[in-house]
Amino acid sequence: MNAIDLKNLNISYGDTKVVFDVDLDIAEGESFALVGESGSGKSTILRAIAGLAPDWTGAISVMGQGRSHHVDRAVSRQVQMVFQDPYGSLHPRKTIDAALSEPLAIHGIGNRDERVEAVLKSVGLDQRFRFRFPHQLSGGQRQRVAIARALMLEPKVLLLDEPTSALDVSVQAEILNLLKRLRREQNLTYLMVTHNLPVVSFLCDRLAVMRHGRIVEVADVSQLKAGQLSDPYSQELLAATAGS
Ligand SMILES: Nc1ncnc2c1ncn2[C@@H]1O[C@H](COP(=O)(O)OP(=O)(O)OP(=O)(O)O)[C@@H](O)[C@H]1O
Repeated sequence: MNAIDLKNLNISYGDTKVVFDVDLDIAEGESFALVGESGSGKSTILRAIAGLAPDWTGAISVMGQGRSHHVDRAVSRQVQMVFQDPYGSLHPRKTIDAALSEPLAIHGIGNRDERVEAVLKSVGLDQRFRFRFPHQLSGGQRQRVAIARALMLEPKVLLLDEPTSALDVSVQAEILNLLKRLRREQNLTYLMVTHNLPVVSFLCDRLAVMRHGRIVEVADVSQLKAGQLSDPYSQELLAATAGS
């Protein structure tokens, strides 16, 4: 079974179509990157899978279940999204405990104390952070909380939208190592958006290069590491990274 199956996916915002005819299969346990220029539709694909971009046609399946156009609790338990800016994605007046407990309350799941304690441990945060507020944490600690929140419902798939690009370089490495460990320990599937090709090499098995709302190439990370992407636009991206 594939963790994510996209068939002939087209996505619009109102009258503006931004994603065209995307087909993608991501295997269970795989880590897959979407790369490409700003505005090419990468985040929009993640949002549609998460149920946050309602205006789409085609088919979206997560762990073999087709997503409907409505709030879909069965699918949202399987797939959770982590955003670039943990400050924006955490409510400023809610404690970490409240932020982590909320998904459990919404889905009517008990054992909240135990689950909150376990998830804090799994993302490497001391229990003393539990009753603090987001502004009392560093950027890296906040991103650990955002990842913890995404893990509360024990999803199979994480959608990661530039999960480290708002962080200091030294902290980026810590979060990347955390994501690598969590994937291994919990057999998670990742679909991640990034501008950073070294991040793809570190964390991903395959990548799709997007341009103007379309996938221009799907490649193995070994091809990326060897500098052997075939589409001319992919080669431009490689050259831009090599020069930076
Ligand atoms: N809420 C929205 N309403 C209208 N248009 C939007 C909305 N969000 C994104 N867009 C447009 O959709 C297109 C794709 O945006 P998207 O954020 O998916 O691109 P991206 O490849 O993720 O870019 P970036 O790397 O900058 O995040 C862009 O032209 C963007 O301006």
